[in-house]
Amino acid sequence: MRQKIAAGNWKMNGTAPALTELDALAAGLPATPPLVIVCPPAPLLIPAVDRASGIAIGAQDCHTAPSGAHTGDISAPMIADTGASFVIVGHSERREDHGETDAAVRAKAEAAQAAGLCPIVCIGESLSQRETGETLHVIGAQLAASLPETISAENTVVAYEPIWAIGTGKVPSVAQIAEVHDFIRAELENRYGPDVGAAVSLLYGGSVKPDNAAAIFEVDNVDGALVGGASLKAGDFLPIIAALANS
Ligand SMILES: O=C[C@H](O)COP(=O)(O)O
Repeated sequence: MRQKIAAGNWKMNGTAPALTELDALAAGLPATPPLVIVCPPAPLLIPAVDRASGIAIGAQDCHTAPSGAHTGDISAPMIADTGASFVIVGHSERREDHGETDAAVRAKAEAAQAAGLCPIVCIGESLSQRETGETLHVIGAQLAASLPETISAENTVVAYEPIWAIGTGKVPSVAQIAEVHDFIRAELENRYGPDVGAAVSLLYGGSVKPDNAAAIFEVDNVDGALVGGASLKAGDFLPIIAALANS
C-alpha cells in the first residue's frame, strides 16, 4: 500500500519560537498517523531535527552540486548531515522566483537521491495553462523532464500543485484533482513500470485546509498533501493529518 504523507512547507516563515509547533504536532498526532513531514526554513533544520518526535524533517530546496562556489546555496549532503530526510524540489515559487527549469529540478532531485534524501518533486500548471486546456500536456512535460531517470517509492514523492491554487484559497474540484492524479499515475507506470509507478506517493498541494482535506483525500491516487499556510500552526495542520489518517 502506498505511504500516506502529510507534508508541511513552512516556506519563508518561522524563527526559533515556531519550533514549539513541532511539540504541539507531536502531542496531537493520531494513534496511527500517516508519515508527517515538516519542511522549515533552512536555519531551523538542525533544531527541528533535534526537537521533532514522530515527525520527519525536510528542506525546501537543494543545489544540484554536493559542494562548491555557490554562495548562499545549500547542498543535498549538507541537508542530509542535519538529519533531515526529505527535500522539496521544483516548487513553483522556486521555478518562478529563481528561474528553475525542469532540467535543474531533475538535477536537484538526483542530487537529493544521491545524498540519501527523498525529493518531493513539485509540478503544476498555471491558471492560463488551465484555462487554455493545456493542463495534462504541461503536467506530462514537467514529469518527463523533472523526474530522475530512476525512481523508487522509497526515494521519490511527486506533488501536484496547481499554481493558481497555492495560497489563494481556490481549490480545484475533486474531479479536476482526480483527472491530474490519474494521469500522473499512468505516466509513472508507463515510464517506470507498473510496480514502481503504482507505489510512488502522489501528494496534492494548493490551499489544503482543515475543511477541505477530507474530500481531497477521498480522491483516488491522492496519497496525501503538501500543505503551506495551514501547516504553520499545529491547530490547523493536525485536523488535516487526522483527515488523512482516517481516509
Ligand atoms: O508547498 C505548499 C504549497 O505551495 C501550498 O501552499 P498553500 O497550502 O499555502 O496553498
